[in-house]
Amino acid sequence: MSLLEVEDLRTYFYTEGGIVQAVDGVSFEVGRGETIGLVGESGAGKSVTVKSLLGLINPPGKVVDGSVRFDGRDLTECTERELRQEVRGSEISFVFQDPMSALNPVFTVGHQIAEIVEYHTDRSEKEAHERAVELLDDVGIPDPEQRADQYPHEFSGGMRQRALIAMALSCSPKLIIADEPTTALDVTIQAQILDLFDEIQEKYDTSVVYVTHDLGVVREVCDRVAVMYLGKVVEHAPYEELYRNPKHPYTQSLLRSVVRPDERADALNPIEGTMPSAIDPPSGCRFRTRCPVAVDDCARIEPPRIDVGPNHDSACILYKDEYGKMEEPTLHERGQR
Ligand SMILES: Nc1ncnc2c1ncn2[C@@H]1O[C@H](COP(=O)(O)OP(=O)(O)OP(=O)(O)O)[C@@H](O)[C@H]1O
Ligand code: NI
Repeated sequence: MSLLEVEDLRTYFYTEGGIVQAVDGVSFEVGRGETIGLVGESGAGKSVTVKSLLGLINPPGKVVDGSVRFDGRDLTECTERELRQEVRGSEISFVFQDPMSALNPVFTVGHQIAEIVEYHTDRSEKEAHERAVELLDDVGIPDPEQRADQYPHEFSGGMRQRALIAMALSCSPKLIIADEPTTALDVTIQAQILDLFDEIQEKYDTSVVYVTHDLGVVREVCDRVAVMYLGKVVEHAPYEELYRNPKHPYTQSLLRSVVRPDERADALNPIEGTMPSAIDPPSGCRFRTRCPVAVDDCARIEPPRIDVGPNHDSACILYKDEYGKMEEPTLHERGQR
């Protein structure tokens, strides 16, 4: 059984402008010790997905459907108190884009890590401090003993992100959710943090859900990737397979827009158009308004995720023969836009 099984998750925001279908039927699994990437453009619903897992959606937002099975329990059925005391920051920890907002400026970095260690284990204050130094060492912070006694503002951006990762590890979580943890960092530091995620995963055997808009980044860290578009998973595959053999037209466009070391910037081929609003998304396939190969049926049929290879599925009508059982659409089944 997988550590995390998300099934048909739906999270909507009930705004004055209408219902934002931010996450609309998302399913994925994360095995023990596995890293999976959630990838997609801005607004695809990546952050809302990971926040939904932990009950971090506030009004006017609401998880309206689906289940989140984590280590045998359904998190959507937990109370806020259970989530706070038994799940967040203990079984599952978060690493966000902006480490400054997660670190308290008035305490030393070592103190903040030691506090979490103390809370989650029966170590003494002194032992917790030693553990904090060890953790700082594990995440590649030089002179960890001296560094532990410094304040967050004395750390560089990259070091702060490392400290935050040490903090996330300090409770020995089964799962780390990282939402764009390297986006604010320059490219060299970004690469170092990605390497660090790789090391951590090996050393701690922690599962990771890694959120990013950058397919080049997931290449470094992820075993499997779920590509999201406008609230849905449009393609899912092991990374190598996705990279070599992308099936969904959206993934194909995304991959074309990845900067490769051998390419100059002017060779880039970004996806045309912008993502439509999640308030009144296109009928049928949500990508069809930007899809280079869309046909009439794409407006009528909401494509299911069709198996296109081992552990590889794609939600595109192109593969309906693989699906076999997909029913012929009737014209008035869905409104044509
Ligand atoms: N509090 C909110 N109220 C209304 N709509 C929201 C709210 N939070 C998110 N949304 C909407 O939900 C959709 C998904 O947003 P989300 O933040 O998950 O995107 P994302 O994939 O994480 O993008 P990014 O790469 O920019 O972080 C967007 O259309 C966004 O406008
Ligand atoms: Ni986001």
